Amino acid sequence: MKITDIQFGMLRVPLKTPFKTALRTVNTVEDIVVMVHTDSGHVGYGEAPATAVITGDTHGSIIAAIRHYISPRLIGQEIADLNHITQLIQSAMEKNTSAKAAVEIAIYDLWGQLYNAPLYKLLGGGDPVITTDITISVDYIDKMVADSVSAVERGFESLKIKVGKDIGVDIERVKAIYAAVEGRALLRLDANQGWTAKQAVYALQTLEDAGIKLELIEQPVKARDLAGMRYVTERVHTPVMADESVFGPMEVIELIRLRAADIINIKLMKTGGISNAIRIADIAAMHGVECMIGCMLETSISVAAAVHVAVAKSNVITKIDLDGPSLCQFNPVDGGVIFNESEISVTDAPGLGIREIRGLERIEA
Ligand SMILES: C[C@H](N)C(=O)N[C@@H](CCC(=O)O)C(=O)O
Ligand SMILES: [Mg+2]
Repeated sequence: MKITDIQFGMLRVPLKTPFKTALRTVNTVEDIVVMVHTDSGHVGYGEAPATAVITGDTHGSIIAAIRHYISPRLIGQEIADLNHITQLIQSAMEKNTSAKAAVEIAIYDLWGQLYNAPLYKLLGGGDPVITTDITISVDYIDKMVADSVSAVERGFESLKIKVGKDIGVDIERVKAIYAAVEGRALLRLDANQGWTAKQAVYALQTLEDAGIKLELIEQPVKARDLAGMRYVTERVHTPVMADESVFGPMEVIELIRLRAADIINIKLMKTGGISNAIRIADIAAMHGVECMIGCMLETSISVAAAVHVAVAKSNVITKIDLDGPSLCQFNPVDGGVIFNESEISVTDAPGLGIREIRGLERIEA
């Protein structure tokens, strides 16, 4: 099975409700879909969101990176030579992790199709059902409380509460949600870099002193402020998770060496795809550090790949934030992974199992 062509499409899926974080507000998922074609007639699918505020990637940069740097290296390559291909993708250029991820996902999809096996089985196998949290966007307190209660009623047992806008209101947001859900769901906070280290310690100690038990706090301070991450980690009981602070394996090694966080959030769009996600999971496991697997605003194409990784690496990926498809108004994918509110299941279809993507706008070469 040899690679013959790489094509692009644009996928637009409106969100059920605006997605609001300390960094941005989004109403519609607008992602680049990558289709890798082979001489055997098989197609592998990948997807990349333009999360410029986190990865630096835009729609234009994703297409240009693949078209001019990655694609020329891959045409003619044998899918069976997986490690060689992932090495070609990762070394094609610096950064551009979302572009690399989209192509790697499509290659792994084809690798599964080549051996007629679902990806998670080729990655080591595992329990085919996982459970995700759901994001509660940062908003007025009453709206966040209503969204949280509604999520609990839909069966979500873990809520990812976005904070990081205003420290005083953030504390009130969390207190109000904690009281409203009455122990029916775990609360994870994500400040998306919105606090200073001192503010984070103040907010978390205030909540801890009020008897509020949080599952974790994600990325309290600026991405590059590893000293700040460590400052918070050393001073609060709530486990601290690094998200924007760590992209690839080298950053994870440094974070662990500095003891700057307790947990690592792996995202395919930060790692540049599946190969580095697996490396990070293995490094973390060796150091006894737990991981979450998360997503950006992605549909069930690239999130399917993250699900297969999560299933196969459940020894170390103990927390799941793969709610992208649940936030979308509809699922554009026929086949693939099954997303049913908090419950996500892989099937035994080869690769990612994607048969068709509806509503894809073709981007001409
Ligand atoms: C969608 C997911 N639950 C999430 O919150 N992901 C990111 C933010 C993604 C974005 O801004 O597109 C995170 O910070 O964890
Ligand atoms: Mg985050």
